[in-house]
Amino acid sequence: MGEARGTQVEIEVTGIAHGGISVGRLDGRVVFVSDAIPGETVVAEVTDDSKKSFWRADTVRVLQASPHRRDHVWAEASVDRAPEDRAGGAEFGHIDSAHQRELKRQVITDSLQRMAGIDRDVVVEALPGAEDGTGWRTRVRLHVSESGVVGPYAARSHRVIPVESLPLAAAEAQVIAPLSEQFTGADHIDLVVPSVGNPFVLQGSADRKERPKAQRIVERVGDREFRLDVRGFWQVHRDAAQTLTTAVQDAVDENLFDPRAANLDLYGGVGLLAAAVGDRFGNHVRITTVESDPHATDHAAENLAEWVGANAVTGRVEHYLRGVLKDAGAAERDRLTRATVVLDPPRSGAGKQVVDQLAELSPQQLVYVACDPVALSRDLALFAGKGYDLTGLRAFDLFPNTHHVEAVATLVRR
Ligand SMILES: C[S@@+](CC[C@H](N)C(=O)[O-])C[C@H]1O[C@@H](n2cnc3c(N)ncnc32)[C@H](O)[C@@H]1O
Repeated sequence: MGEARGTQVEIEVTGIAHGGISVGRLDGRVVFVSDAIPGETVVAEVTDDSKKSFWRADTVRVLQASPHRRDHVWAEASVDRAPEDRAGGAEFGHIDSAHQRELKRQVITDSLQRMAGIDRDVVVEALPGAEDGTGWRTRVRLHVSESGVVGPYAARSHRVIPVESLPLAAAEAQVIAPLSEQFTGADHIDLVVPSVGNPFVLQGSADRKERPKAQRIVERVGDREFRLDVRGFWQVHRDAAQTLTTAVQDAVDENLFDPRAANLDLYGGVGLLAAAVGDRFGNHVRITTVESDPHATDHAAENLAEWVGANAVTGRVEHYLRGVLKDAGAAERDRLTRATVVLDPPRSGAGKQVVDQLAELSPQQLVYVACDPVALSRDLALFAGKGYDLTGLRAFDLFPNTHHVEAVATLVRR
């Protein structure tokens, strides 16, 4: 180990791994190759040979191209550049859009199989918008180098890459992006394009004590408006909020839904998915949305204010559930066993503690919105062990030209 780093190897890549990296083998060893496509033969430069069982490498030349290869949608991320100068965040941009979705399908079905023993196929559905998957990001974070240059990080590094374009960004963000300006004192720049009103350029500081001023924006989803802080969480693709609203509404089995049960929207943000449930079943629905960010919960309370049965709680989900398990009386426990629980955790998933707590509460059905298929598969395996079957699964290409994919799973108590 240690001698191969920096050398170039010829390799045939045969599969796709979680994280959007292609996989090949060299002398029996697994090699994870960036910027390739399964089926291709490439010359790749070894970047990490510190492990015995696998290496990492970056494609530097394509010898035999996949029929799915296209010119990268972002010239500044193209394989024509030196790997360290390629802009990060568009690692599938050299693959035609339909094949990106096919690779994401493979990652989902493979992780369900390997981690949860579930054999289930899924279609990764495209969202409205440009066929080449550009122009969708309503939130963009750029970084500022020590010398004040603004740009994205390079793939797998914290090196700021100067760029002249941001093709994945919504057109409004492309117009306001300060790509040729110098910044001093800022650590990062956020571009925010709400669906209502003007876009924002926000400077961010690395100093956590410097709390930015709260600033309210409005996002519209169908006929509904959501208020939130300009720096608060909101779904990034311009059609994501609507897509997930409809997907969650469709994922709930109405025969198992009880409007008077103690329904939950966990990791609720500003109440988007609680509203989805309420808008499907009526404003007499009882639902509690739980979110750790107090600003988001304040907005959730306001966004759901017209709704008598809705309640917004600030707290970590695991703490909230612990409290419920400890304090709920028999009647409330009964309302929980009849409940529908929507959960939309961050990338790391709900995890064992929350799965155990939910299983103990024993709700009727769960709708799990997941942005990481591996974390989802791990949690589905845990839920299966607690008596929950996967009864529905859809997947959406919420992050075109990246390896990320969103899934919506329905789980029903046996
Ligand atoms: C993927 S977002 C989903 C938000 C919302 N469902 C939506 O679609 O707008 C996850 C949310 O969970 C919150 N969060 C992260 N960890 C949490 C935890 N342990 N307990 C409660 N909320 C958490 C984050 O602040 C974020 O708002």
